[in-house]
Amino acid sequence: MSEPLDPAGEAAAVDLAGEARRLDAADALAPLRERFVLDDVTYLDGNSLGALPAHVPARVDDVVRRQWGELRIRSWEESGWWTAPERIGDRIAPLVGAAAGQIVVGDSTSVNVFKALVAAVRMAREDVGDGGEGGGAVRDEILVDATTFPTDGYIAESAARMTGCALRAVTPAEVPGALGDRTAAVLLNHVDYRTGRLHDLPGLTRAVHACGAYAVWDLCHSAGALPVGLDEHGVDLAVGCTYKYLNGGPGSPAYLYVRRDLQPRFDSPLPGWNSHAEPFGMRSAYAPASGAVRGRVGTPDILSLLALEAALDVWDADGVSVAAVRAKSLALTDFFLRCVGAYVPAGRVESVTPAAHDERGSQVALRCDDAGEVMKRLVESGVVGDFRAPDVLRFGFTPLYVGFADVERAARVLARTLG
Ligand SMILES: Cc1ncc(COP(=O)(O)O)c(C=O)c1O
Ligand SMILES: Nc1c(O)cccc1C(=O)C[C@H](N)C(=O)O
Repeated sequence: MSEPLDPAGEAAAVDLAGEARRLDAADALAPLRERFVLDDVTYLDGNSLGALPAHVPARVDDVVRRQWGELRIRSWEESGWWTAPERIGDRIAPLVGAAAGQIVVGDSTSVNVFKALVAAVRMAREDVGDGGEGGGAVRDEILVDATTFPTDGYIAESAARMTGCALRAVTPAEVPGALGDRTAAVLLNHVDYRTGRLHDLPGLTRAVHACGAYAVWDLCHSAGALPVGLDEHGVDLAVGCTYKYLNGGPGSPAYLYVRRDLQPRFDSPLPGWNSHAEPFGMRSAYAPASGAVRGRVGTPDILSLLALEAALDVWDADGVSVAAVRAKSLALTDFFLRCVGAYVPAGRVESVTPAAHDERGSQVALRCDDAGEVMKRLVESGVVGDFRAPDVLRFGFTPLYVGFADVERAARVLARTLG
């Protein structure tokens, strides 16, 4: 058993627990929690795998038993399977500030990073007449976020090798100084997976454009948690996963955004039959479809795709908006930082998540000695966050189902675990 808090800590706990109850009572999003399958575990890992929306199993059951079991091949048309990648892309679009017709769902984030980055380099090359023949600069460099989730870095390295570009890893803050007339494309994360830092998507996109390059954003840790504004800020290409704040389920397919005016120039490095202008024409020559469909590759993963489609229904509930979710997310992370400050012995943890709201995503990352062991004990005590090497305790706050009492409890259990 863990040790109780000291007397001062107990007094603070009473106050903060009361405040948490008041905040939960006033929270317009609180009723949404009922729409998810949750137990008495305090689940702060929705930034790795979102919780299961309660209505999804019945929908998946219908897809399997009726659409597949009874309609079989007819379902490609009658159950809307064939057009699901674009249809579900249009459901995600408002959540990331995109008009319809620019997002296609399918494949993993890693695969979509590859498609987007290679396509971006190809467009940058086309702009200067394929290597300077048009009189412009040679576009032969890719910038990648040096703090990125590793898969983006691996893919960028391979994309650079394949396109004959040099790859330079720089922090997002260093990007403006690193841009030049050789830069073809820049791959950035909207929110840093480890620290939870929110990067300046509008400003960095403007800087990338000012040097004639293309911006590719990874939205894994922002979509469904905060406003993104893809159209408003003129983002060129973006990718993201759907199993975190969009609650699509383990391995649910990712998405690719291609800004409408760039779609005719989007030259996919993975041109499969699903992105062909006439997929059932069975032609040997490839001709790309128009629109977001160009981002498709092969047969979509229908079971996962339709589980995701069902999960997105949560966003149709009364009063749910990205703005409301963002406001609650900031209130949750603020409250967590306060509770940690009040309960946890001074110096035992250090927040690496920015305090400023415009620099914070929907998670709090605490640096701590023996973080791996601490997180193991927290999970055993019913508080689920995750450990990210080498020394970070990561807590994700999904406003659709996390409440203020969860936050207070997590900080209290953390303090006891750290003793
Ligand atoms: C920022 C970021 N990009 C990419 C990925 C990996 O995506 P996928 O496994 O869908 O390729 C993750 C998490 O898994 C991530 O956090
Ligand atoms: N995609 C994951 C998986 O298949 C297994 C375990 C974790 C994940 C994750 O999503 C990790 C996550 N992107 C992170 O930010 O660390």
